[in-house]
Amino acid sequence: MSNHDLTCKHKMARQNGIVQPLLTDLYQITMAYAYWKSGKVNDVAVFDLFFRNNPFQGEFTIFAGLEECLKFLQNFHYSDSDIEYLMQTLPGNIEPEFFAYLKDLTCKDIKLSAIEEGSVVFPRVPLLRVEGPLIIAQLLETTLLTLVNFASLMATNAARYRMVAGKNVSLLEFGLRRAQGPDGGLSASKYAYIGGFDGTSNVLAGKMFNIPVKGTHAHSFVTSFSTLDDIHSVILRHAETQEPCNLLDLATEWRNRVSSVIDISPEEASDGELAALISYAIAFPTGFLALVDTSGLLNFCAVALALNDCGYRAVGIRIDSGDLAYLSVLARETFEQIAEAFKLPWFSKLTIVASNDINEDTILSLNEQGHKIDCFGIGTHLVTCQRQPALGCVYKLVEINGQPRIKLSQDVGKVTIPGHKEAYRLFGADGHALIDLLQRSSEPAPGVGQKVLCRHPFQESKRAYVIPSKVEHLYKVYWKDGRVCIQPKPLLEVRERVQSSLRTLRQDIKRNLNPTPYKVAVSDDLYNFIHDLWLQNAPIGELS
Ligand SMILES: Nc1ncnc2c1ncn2[C@@H]1O[C@H](COP(=O)(O)OP(=O)(O)OP(=O)(O)O)[C@@H](O)[C@H]1O
Ligand SMILES: O=P(O)(O)OC[C@H]1O[C@H](OP(=O)(O)OP(=O)(O)O)[C@H](O)[C@@H]1O
Ligand SMILES: O=C(O)c1cccnc1
Ligand SMILES: [Mg+2]
Repeated sequence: MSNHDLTCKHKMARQNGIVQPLLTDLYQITMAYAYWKSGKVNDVAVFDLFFRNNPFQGEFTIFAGLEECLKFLQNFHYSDSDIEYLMQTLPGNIEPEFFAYLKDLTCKDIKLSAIEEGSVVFPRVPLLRVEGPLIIAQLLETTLLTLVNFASLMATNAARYRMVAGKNVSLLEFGLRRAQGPDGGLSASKYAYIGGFDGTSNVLAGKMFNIPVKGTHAHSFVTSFSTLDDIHSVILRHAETQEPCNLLDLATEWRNRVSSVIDISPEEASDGELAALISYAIAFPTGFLALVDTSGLLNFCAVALALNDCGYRAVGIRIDSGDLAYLSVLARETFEQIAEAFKLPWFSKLTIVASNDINEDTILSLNEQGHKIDCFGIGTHLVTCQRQPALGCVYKLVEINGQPRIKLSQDVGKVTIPGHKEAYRLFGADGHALIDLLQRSSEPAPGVGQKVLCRHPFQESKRAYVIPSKVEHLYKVYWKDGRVCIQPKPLLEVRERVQSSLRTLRQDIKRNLNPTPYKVAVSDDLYNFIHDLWLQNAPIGELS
C-alpha cells in the first residue's frame, strides 16, 4: 500500500464507534427538553470551550482532539434505538413531539471555529467557539469536552517528555496495558504521537492512525527457556550466501571470546537466556533488539556477534531494571570495547532502549547523571498522565440571542469572559509569541506595527502596550452549513505543528521548574465590556 493510500485511510479512520450523541451526560438531554418546552427552539447561542489552568505545573498546553470533534459533528444523529432508549428512560410526561424533534436533529446549523490542532494554547483563550441553535449547541457540551480534554492533556504530556528527552532520543509509547481502559489506551497512543513520540507498541493504533509500531520482547520470552536444549533449531541461513550457520555454536564460541574482553565470566551468564536470545535472533535476524536484564549483556553480545557471522547486524538492547544511567553507560562501554577488539565499528552504535516506570523527572535526572540511552520506552506515567490526570476544559455560554452572558463567581479566575470574541497571537520582533489578545468580534483586528493596549482581564492596574511584528488570528471556521470547511491535517502534520508552535514560545515559558507564565490579555474595549456587564449582573448587597 502506498503512503498516499495510508493517508487517505487515516482520514477515514474513526477514533471510536462509541463517540455518538448518547455519549453525554443525562442533563444535556433533560435541559434540551426543558429548553424546548420553554420555547427556546429558535434561540441562538455562543459557547466557548476553554481551560483555566495549564497542566503539569507548566505554562503551556497543546490543543488536540479537533479532528475527532469534527467527525462527531459530521455524524451527529440520534438513531431509532437511541430515541427508543430515551423514550424509555426519560420521565413519562415528555411530549412525543420532542422525540420527533430529536430524531431530526443534526449539526447543520452549527458553526464551529477553532484554533489549529497541535497549537500551543493558554488559559482562558477559547479553543473552540460553537455558535448555533441553543439546544443543539448545548447537546454538544459533554462530548466535545471529553474529546478535547484528554487529547490535549496527553499531547501536552507527550510534548513535555519530548522536551526533556531532547530531539536526538527516540520515544516509544508502551502504555496500553496501563491505560485507562481500551479507549484511553487508543487515544493515548494517538496523542502521544502528536505530542512528539516516535512510535507505539499499540498495534491497533498503528493500523488505525498510521503510527509506526515498534517493540522488543518481554521477560516471559526469556524465562520460557531454561537450558540450551530448549532451542528448537540452531540454524540460520547466511544473509547473502544462504549457507546454513549454527548460531548456537557461533554464540557459544563468541561468549568465551567476548568474556575475556569485557571481563564477565561465561559462568555468570544464564544458558536459558542464551537459548532465548538465539531463538529470538533466528526469528528476527534483521531486527534483533533484545531485553537483557542486568546480567544479559554477555549473552547479547555473543548472539549479536554470531549474527554478524551470518551477515546480519543486531539492533540493540532494552534495559528494564536497575540503575538505568549506570547500566546504559556500562552497556555502551562494552559495545565500544567489542567494536574496538573485533574491528566492528557499528557495534559501538547499537541502540540502547530503557524502560521501567520512567517519567519526566526520571529523564531529567538521567540527563544530569549522564547516560547513553538512545530510546525511552514509556508507559504508565505517560498514558495515565499520572502527574495530573485531567485538564479542566469547560464549556460556557457567552452569548444568547446576541446578548452577552457572564458567569460570575466568588473566585475571579472562574468568571467567564462574555460575548462573541476573537483571539489574536501577537509576536515580537524576534519571532517569539508575546501575548494572546482577546477582543470583541466587533473590534478591528490588531495591526502589525500598531500599538495596542493589552489588559489583564481582571486586574485593572496590569496593562501593557504591545507593537506586534506579526499578528495571527487564532480562529478558523472548521464546520459550517453541515460540512467540514477545512479538512483536518494528517497526524504527521499535526505532530509537526506541535513542534513548530512550541518553537514560537520563549524558553523560560517552557522550562520545567518555575516556568514564566505566558500572558493572555483582553483589549481595552473588552475589558470595559466585561466589567460593565459584571456590575450590571452583580446584585448590590444590603448592610443591616
Ligand atoms: N539512574 C537513575 N536515576 C533516577 N532514577 C532511576 C535511575 N535508574 C532507574 N531509575 C528509576 O528508578 C525506578 C526503579 O524502580 P524499581 O526499584 O522498582 O526497579 P528495579 O528494582 O530496578 O526493577 P524491577 O522492575 O525489575 O523491580 C524506576 O522508576 C526507574 O525508572
Ligand atoms: O514501566 P512503564 O513506563 O509502564 O513501561 C512499560 C512497562 O511494561 C513492561 O513491563 P511490565 O511493567 O508489564 O512488567 P515489569 O515491570 O515486570 O517489566 C515493560 O517492561 C515496561 O517496564
Ligand atoms: O515492546 C516492548 O518492549 C514493550 C511493549 C509494551 C510494554 N513494554 C515493553
Ligand atoms: Mg514495570
